[in-house]
Amino acid sequence: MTTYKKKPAGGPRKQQAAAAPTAIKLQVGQIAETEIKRTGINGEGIGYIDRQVVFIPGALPEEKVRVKVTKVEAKHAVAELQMVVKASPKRVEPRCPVYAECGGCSLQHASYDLQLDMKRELVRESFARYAKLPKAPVERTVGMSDPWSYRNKAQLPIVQHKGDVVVGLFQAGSHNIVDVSGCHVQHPLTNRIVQEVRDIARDLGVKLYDEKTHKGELRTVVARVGFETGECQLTLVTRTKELSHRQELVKRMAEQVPELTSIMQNVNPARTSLIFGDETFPLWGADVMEERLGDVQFSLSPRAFFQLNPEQTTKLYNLVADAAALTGKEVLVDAYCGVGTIGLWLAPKAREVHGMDIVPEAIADAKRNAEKSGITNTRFVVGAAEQILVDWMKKGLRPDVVVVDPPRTGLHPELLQALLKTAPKKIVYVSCNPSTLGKDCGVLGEKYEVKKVTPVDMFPQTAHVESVTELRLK
Ligand SMILES: C[S@@+](CC[C@H](N)C(=O)[O-])C[C@H]1O[C@@H](n2cnc3c(N)ncnc32)[C@H](O)[C@@H]1O
Repeated sequence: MTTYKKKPAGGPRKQQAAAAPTAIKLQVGQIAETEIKRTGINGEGIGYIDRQVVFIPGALPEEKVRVKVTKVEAKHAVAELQMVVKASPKRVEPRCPVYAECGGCSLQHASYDLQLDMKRELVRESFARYAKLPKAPVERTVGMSDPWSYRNKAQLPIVQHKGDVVVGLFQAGSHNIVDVSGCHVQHPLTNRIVQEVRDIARDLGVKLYDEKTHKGELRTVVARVGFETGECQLTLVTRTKELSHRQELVKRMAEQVPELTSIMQNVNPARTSLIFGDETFPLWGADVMEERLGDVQFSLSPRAFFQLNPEQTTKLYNLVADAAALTGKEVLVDAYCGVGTIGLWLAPKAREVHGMDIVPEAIADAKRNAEKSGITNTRFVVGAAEQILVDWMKKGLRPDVVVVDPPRTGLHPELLQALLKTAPKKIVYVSCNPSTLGKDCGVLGEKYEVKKVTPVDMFPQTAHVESVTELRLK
């Protein structure tokens, strides 16, 4: 028997809770044993107690567990894992010493092959439930050979805590800070930069920001590493433009971490949980960090969006390219294009690429990235996909292939209708949320056949599931 305590999640986020056949009779505090039947969208185990659906963070499929009910909702309950009575042979010891407290990862207790299977199963279930396609061709999840140290960016608050300087995260609903400066999913260099800033700030007595009083200066440390170029950028986010010991801090950082190529300061004077403010200026080295994905070049300013797992991003985009199967003659749309990465990846194989994103900075970056990489057959426009693409189509644009990569909420109903009306030969759907993917494919099923679905593990050790779906006009 194994005892195991993982902080219960606040409850399932847009869960696929099967409707309970009768009213919930469970009580908060109730202790029960159950077998885990499947996995919830946040990586929890799902069991049944008195025929009620119960989400249990930390429990794995096929395990028998003893739990304590912590929350009872209309159609489901949430329970805390108290003891694993019969453990899955795929249960492993979490690598991270602060796994239970941190909450950043939720699957470290599952072996990596089980994590990949669980993610495939989540995608399968979504297609069965929402698209009514129980036999959707869902491939094996594309994983990493080494599913650790994959994140190229760390952004962490730096705070005074119990008389010391700590870089970490506040545990949800408590004043405990969890030191995550040695995080196992971060690239070691981002960890080293963060630790050096902490040590030097401690040594120099830099004034640290205090959320409660809204006083102090240095608030967040952002470290980003270029996996391809080896360049490194440190951004010090401060409340005030002034930063005590700035010169010495910058000098020591440049000496201690010779890999650094850029040190920037961003000023965020607001009482907000957003990381960055509007003003950014250089302190040392270059203003931007250079990075490459394949042949595409990116100059990244501190606020620029860039995929966090470069190794898997390349695999993801290659899957999109395979699904699009371009010959050089196609008109391609990259909807929800961000900084244009997918469109730029595919541009050499298409006649023209039209992309749009709602964030103006992303579109400015997309245009700059195209220019830097010498790509001339793309146009990127600021605006909502459901307006711009619908408008383009009304004006006669007839794309051969439409790539969509929406946020978790999925495709806007108007966009879905416009796609059905214009009927491009192919739609490639990149999704970070299997539930909305399943629902949208259910709507598109009126005219499209799901040819292939490939889950890609962009965030190992977490329950996050990304996937590429090829839809072909029937
Ligand atoms: C999952 S990201 C995809 C980014 C990009 N394809 C990539 O691979 O880096 C979703 C993008 O959709 C954008 N977005 C959100 N709502 C939008 C909307 N209604 N219309 C267009 N873009 C939107 C966000 O700004 C974000 O860049």
